[in-house]
Amino acid sequence: MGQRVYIFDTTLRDGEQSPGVSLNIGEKIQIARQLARLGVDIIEAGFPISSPGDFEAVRAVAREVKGVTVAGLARADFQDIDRAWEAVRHAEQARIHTFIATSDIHMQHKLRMSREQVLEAAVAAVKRAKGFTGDVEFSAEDASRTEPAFLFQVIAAAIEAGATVINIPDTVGYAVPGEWGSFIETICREVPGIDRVTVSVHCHNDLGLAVANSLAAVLNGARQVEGAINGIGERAGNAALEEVVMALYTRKDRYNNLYTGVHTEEIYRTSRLVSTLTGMKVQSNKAIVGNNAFAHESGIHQAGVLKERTTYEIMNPALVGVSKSNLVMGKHSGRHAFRQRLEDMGFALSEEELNKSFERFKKLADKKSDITDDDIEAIVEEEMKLAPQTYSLDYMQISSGTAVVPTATIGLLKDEARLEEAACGNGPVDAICRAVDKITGINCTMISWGINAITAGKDALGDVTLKITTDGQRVYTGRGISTDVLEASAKAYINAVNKLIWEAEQAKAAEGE
Ligand SMILES: CC(=O)SCCNC(=O)CCNC(=O)[C@H](O)C(C)(C)COP(=O)(O)OP(=O)(O)OC[C@H]1O[C@@H](n2cnc3c(N)ncnc32)[C@H](O)[C@@H]1OP(=O)(O)O
Ligand SMILES: CC(C)C(=O)C(=O)O
Ligand SMILES: [Mg+2]
Repeated sequence: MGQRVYIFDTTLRDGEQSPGVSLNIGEKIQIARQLARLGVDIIEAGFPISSPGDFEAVRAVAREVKGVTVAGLARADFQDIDRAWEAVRHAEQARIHTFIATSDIHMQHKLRMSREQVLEAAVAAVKRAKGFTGDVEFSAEDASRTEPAFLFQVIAAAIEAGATVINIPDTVGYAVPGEWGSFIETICREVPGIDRVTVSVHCHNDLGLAVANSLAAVLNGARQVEGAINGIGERAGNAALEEVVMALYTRKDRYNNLYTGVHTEEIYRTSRLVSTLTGMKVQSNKAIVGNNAFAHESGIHQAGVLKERTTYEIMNPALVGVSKSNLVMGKHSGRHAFRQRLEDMGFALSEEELNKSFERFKKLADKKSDITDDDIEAIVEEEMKLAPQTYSLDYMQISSGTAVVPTATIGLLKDEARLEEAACGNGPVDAICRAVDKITGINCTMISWGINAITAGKDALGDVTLKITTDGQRVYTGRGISTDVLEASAKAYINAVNKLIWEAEQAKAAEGE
């Protein structure tokens, strides 16, 4: 069995530093509860000195969220540290996380402090925090750009002053994996007292390397990884914790059987919650939690996954809380996936029907990027001739505008006879439906109406899908396609009515048998 890597979640602190994100107390508690369910070891709930609201939020998380260490951030400043302690003191396990920058750039330009002053401030801060709690984390901000000898000196002094966790941040995401790994290895080997503390890393993603750097660090002795759900955080963000956790899990062979306490099945739910409450969308191709992370659109991949999931999936989606792989029907899909989707939808097609439907599906997919089950249903129904077209649209004339009552005159064909009616309505679509109802003698209620553009541009093909009912129980879906939205609506309505008539006839025939 390998060793444990502790997961320090800073979604509520560094994650909240993402431009445009501000979480209120209730939202922080909601996320913190889910993080505890996820099984992270430490929740950095905020930066208590930063505002009264954040102080209250950290305090509320510390009081209410159990089974996890709650940390508050503080500069190397007594007021900050005292405030952080006030906020976290009621936690089951409270940590003060204090930091100061150690790189020449930061010391000279930002802090305007000498090395001696920084060293002194770091030691004083750790001692102050240690007076409140045994669990003190010290971070040397901008460690990756710090002169190593000075960094080692500050770390050793912080340990001597009582720090229990030493965090080495790549604050500006400057490090690259090989270099970062050996930097951490040197720290773990050379700094006096380092074997008495937990070594942590906190990597930023400015070069897209935050996760790779975090993993390089754990291979070289780090035993705490800091990061945020969905990789949110300052600028390009922090290491995405779900990626770190799943990399350690999936490639334990490469990571010396290191393990975390995370309940991976809670990952997806946590990601959704964070995305919803922060308003930061997760990109579709994001590893582990993106919409496409377990989706397959190309036929060769779909056929492979249908035969054996592991052909194209290195993780079982259920492991991260995604119910199952998603075979997306589109231009690149093949017959295997098409057949499977039809079976899932309850259709049993002959080989010939399947081939014909597949051809039509491919033609539609060339025009439409997002093929829905409604599209597939429409194709199959037409191919299988499930519902004969009792009525079809012959012509329509609509009068509509801001100052006239919408009126529709409709001509339908039934057994070569032309049937005509006119009706007024609340809008032109309503007028069309009423005119059709007059002809068919069936009064339908429209439950929903929606339109998708199949093609782009002003002359886009509109694809109307609507649902009707007569008894509030049985619902019939109709589809119609036209460059004219009203014509597409009329066709869709007539299509749904034809299905209703067909089903009634079938029922009657069954009764007579
Ligand atoms: C790498 C990181 O993510 S660090 C965390 C960054 N997060 C944040 O800054 C979010 C919360 N911050 C805030 O709300 C505010 O910046 C506050 C309340 C902390 C401070 O606000 P202000 O007092 O108005 O100071 P301001 O933010 O303008 O400047 C920061 C000051 O802290 C000093 N400082 C920065 N880091 C440290 C540190 N670790 N220890 C001591 N002093 C520090 C700066 O030198 C500067 O001091 P100066 O006023 O003497 O120039
Ligand atoms: C406060 C520290 C750990 C930080 O966020 C950073 O250096 O990026
Ligand atoms: Mg940071």
